[in-house]
Amino acid sequence: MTDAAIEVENLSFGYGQTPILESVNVAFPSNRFSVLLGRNGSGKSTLFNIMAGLQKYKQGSVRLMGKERSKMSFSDCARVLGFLPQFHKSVFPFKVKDVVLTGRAAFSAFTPRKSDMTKVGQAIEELGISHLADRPYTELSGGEQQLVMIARVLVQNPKIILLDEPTNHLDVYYQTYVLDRLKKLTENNLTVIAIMHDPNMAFLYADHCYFMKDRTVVTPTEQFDYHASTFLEYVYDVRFTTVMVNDKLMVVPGR
Ligand SMILES: Nc1ncnc2c1ncn2[C@@H]1O[C@H](COP(=O)(O)OP(=O)(O)OP(=O)(O)O)[C@@H](O)[C@H]1O
Repeated sequence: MTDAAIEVENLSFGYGQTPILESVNVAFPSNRFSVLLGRNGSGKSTLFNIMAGLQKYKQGSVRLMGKERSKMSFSDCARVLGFLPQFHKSVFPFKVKDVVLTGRAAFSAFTPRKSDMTKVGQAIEELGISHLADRPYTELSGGEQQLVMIARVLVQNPKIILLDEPTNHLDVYYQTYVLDRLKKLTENNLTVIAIMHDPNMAFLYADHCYFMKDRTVVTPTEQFDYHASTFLEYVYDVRFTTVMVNDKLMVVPGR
């Protein structure tokens, strides 16, 4: 029995003739908070879209909780995995609780049941946004909207959630708030995998960090961990200085 929630093996993928992923091998551990980092355009969203079933793959294998993803039906996939894509703006002024309820759509067709409403209540409470339940979604701040969309993923009751840049556009308060909540979710048998851009925030909150470079996922060698400036310089093509802050190693980019 595997302890990886998602296992990717020898995955290669391209848009048309342009290769984007080449021989990607990575295993995201169950019930942990993992973060995927890397430069813009390095293929992070593409890998997430493939893992979430939005993009078909022909070469390699992607297993969700041990099952080959390409052989899973849409509803099987939705039972296992919830996905928050990078762009998810709604223009309709639906109430927050109704927006969250749409996350149950894969399970209850058109008529929501009482159990669906209970799930909605639990998810918005878990994310600390019960007070927003009757507000129109379009009137919320970016940070509040982000929490609503995470609640919408949670009501699917997935075992794994993929979040493409969940802290994008958030101020430091909401970044730490969202990351705290995501980390707590892993205590309830949930695997959380997020794309992030800030290495320091990732180091502070993630159990595991993975990096995309040269069309594949790279992890540091045993000689130096991922905080090491040489490894980050290789990933980002920028010089880094490492500093200790309250016993935590942080990195400062610079020329
Ligand atoms: N639908 C598409 N068709 C063609 N090329 C695409 C498509 N989507 C992405 N690409 C290209 O694939 C490469 C990887 O894009 P991707 O969005 O996966 O990178 P990323 O690491 O998530 O980037 P960012 O950090 O900027 O969000 C980029 O060069 C991008 O232009």
